[in-house]
Amino acid sequence: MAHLVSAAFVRNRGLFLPGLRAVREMSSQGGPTPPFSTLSISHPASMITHVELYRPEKRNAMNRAFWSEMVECFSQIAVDAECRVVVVSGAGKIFTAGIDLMDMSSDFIQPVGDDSARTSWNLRRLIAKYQETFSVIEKCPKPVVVAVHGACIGGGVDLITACDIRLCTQDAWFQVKEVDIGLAADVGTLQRLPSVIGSRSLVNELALTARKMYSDEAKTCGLVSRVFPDKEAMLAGALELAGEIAARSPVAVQGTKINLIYSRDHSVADSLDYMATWNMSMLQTQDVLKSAQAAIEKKSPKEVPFSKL
Ligand SMILES: CC/C=C\C=C\CC(=O)SCCNC(=O)CCNC(=O)[C@H](O)C(C)(C)COP(=O)(O)OP(=O)(O)OC[C@H]1O[C@@H](n2cnc3c(N)ncnc32)[C@H](O)[C@@H]1OP(=O)(O)O
Repeated sequence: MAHLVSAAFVRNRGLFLPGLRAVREMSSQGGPTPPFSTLSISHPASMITHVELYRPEKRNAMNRAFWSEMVECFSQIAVDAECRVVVVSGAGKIFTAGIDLMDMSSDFIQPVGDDSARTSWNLRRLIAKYQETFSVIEKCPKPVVVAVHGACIGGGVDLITACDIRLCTQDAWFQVKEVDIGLAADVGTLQRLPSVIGSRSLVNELALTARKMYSDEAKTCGLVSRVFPDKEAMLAGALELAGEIAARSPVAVQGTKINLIYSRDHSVADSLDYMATWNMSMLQTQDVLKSAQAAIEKKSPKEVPFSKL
C-alpha cells in the first residue's frame, strides 16, 4: 500500500509541480520585459506566451507606450512559431484601470491641426491607431485567453472583448466607463460586446449607465466563461486551458479562430463559402492524418508531435 501511495505521489509530483511553479512564475516579480515598458512577457509552458499588463503601481492604466507596445507585441506573437496560444493578465491589485487619464488627455482634449478639417483628420488617425491596439489581438491567429482579477475598467473592456476566451476571479468587476468621462467608447467595446454577451438590452444598459457588472453577472450573461475563487486558481485554470489548446494541431486551432471570427461578421452562406476555401488547402495538412491516427489508437492529442506553424 505504502508503495502505491508513494508511486502516486511521485506521479502526481511530476504532473503538478511544474504546473504550480509555472503559475507562480506567471505572477511577474521582475518588471516589464525590454524593450517594453508596460508589458511583461514570459513563457510559462511550451508553446504558451504570457503577456502581463505591467504598470501595477498605476493599476495598469494604459499610457501612450502601452497603446504602441501591444501592437508590437501581438504582431510578433502572430508570427512566432514557438507560440500557439496566449494568456493575458494584469500585474498587481487589479487587471486595469483603463486609459491613463494623466498621460492621454492632451492628445484628445487639445488635438492639433491648422484648421478643423486637419484637426479632425489627425484625431481620426489617432483613434484608428488606438483601435489597432486591441484589433491586433483579434487579428492574431493564435487564440488569446484573458484572465481578469479585480477591476476591468473602460479600455480594459475594449481589450477583453477582442480576446477569444475570458476568465475572471470572484472579486472581478467590469465597467464600460466611457460615458462617465464624456465619450462614446471608440476602441472596440461598442462593436464587439453585443456579439459577446448576446443581450443588446444589457449591452445598452452597461454602456449608457457605466454601471459596474460583477463576476456572477458576467458569468451569467456570458462575458466570461469561468469564475475562479482567486488569482492563483485563475492563472492555473488559464494555463491548463492554454495547455489544452497548445496540444492540438496549430493548423486546426488557428483555422478555427479565424473562421469563428469571420462567421461572427458574415452570413452563414458567406461563412460556409469562406470555410470551404480555407479548408481546401488546410485539409491537406499532415495534422489531419496524425490526429486521426491518434484518435484510432485512443491517444491524446498531447501525444502527437505537430510541426510548428
Ligand atoms: C481613444 C480612447 C481610447 C480608449 C478610451 C478608454 C476610456 C477609459 O478607459 S474610461 C476609464 C478611465 N479610468 C478610470 O476612470 C479609472 C480611474 N481609477 C480609479 O477609479 C481607481 O484608481 C481604481 C482603478 C478603482 C483603483 O483604485 P485604488 O486601488 O484605490 O488605486 P488608486 O489609489 O486610486 O490609484 C493608484 C495609482 O494609480 C493611478 N491611476 C489609477 N487609475 C488611473 C488612470 N485611469 N489613469 C492614470 N492613473 C491612474 C492613481 O492616480 C494612483 O497613482 P499615484 O501616483 O499613486 O497617485
